[in-house]
Amino acid sequence: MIHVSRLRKVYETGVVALDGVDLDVREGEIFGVLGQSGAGKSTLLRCVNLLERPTSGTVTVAGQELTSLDLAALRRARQRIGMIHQHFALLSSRTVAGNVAFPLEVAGVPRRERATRVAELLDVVGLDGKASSYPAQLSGGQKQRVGIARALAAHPKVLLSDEATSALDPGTTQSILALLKRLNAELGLTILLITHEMHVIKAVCDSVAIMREGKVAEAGRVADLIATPGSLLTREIFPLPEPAPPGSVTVTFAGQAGEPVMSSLVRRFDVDVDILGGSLEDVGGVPSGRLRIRIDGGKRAEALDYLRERGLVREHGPEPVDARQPEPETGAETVAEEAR
Ligand SMILES: Nc1ncnc2c1ncn2[C@@H]1O[C@H](COP(=O)(O)OP(=O)(O)OP(=O)(O)O)[C@@H](O)[C@H]1O
Repeated sequence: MIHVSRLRKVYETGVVALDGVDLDVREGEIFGVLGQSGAGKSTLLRCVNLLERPTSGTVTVAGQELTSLDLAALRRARQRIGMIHQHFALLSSRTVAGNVAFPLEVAGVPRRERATRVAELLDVVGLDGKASSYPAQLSGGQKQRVGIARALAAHPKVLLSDEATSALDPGTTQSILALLKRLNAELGLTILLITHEMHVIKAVCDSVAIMREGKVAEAGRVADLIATPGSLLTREIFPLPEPAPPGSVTVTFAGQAGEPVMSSLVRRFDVDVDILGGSLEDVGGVPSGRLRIRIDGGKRAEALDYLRERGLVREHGPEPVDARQPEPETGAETVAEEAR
């Protein structure tokens, strides 16, 4: 639905905000762009609907290459791309209904049709009864609902979200994220959102790109990245002290919760399992996490093979020089194998 290729943006000041960004957002998914302040997230989002003109590279939305369109064609194409903002960007002199109707007026939709559509939209976002209120009379969450209704007015296929929940309290954030998820499911809306908050990615995103210094450092489906050893996403979602202590093993779970893996390990291989640290959470409804353990004694090598066979990806800290390890060469080979 959105294809960004080799996008570069160099501002007049000489700042390279985007340095060769490639991005593919599938139809109907919620795609999150995560990054710290200054990573280039806002620039990327504004380049996707060409509010910002990229220095080079291409942007294609719903099969139409926006970077090759003239201004009139671009305006038409933009009507199919909704956008919501961190600070809502509502017109304070207009009522809720007036704000939602605004893009329809610009598009020349007749008054009666506008009124019907506005009522529909306010119902969808849970704001019926607020049509005559002014933005100043609304809470932050209600203002963002108006922003969402306005963004959906022209039946867009794509919604861009610029830190839409950053100015909201945790409870309101959850309700807005739930609304976005519902719109995604019910309308098949493709959503590209930028955020610096990991919990937003965990709550709603199917895919993610992690940006650093104008580049995509890592991208993919959240479920796949969680199951990838050493992925940036896994390390950020499930932080553990780094570097891993010598001889430790880090086990990554993605959906295997409920299986008695650790007790099986102890019973079957007669090993001691010492838990050094861990982080377990619900990611997109899937219980996932990382557990750092030390395995000693018994059939340690077989125990490690067992974890591998169960699809529990693990990373090793350096093997200890340990009197309890009768075959240090074997341990060294294991580390080398893992490093490869
Ligand atoms: N209009 C502009 N003119 C010059 N430099 C800019 C402009 N907008 C952004 N930048 C610079 O481009 C880089 C990327 O900024 P951008 O706002 O895209 O990052 P961000 O990841 O969205 O950060 P934040 O979360 O703080 O908004 C920064 O170094 C910023 O100072």
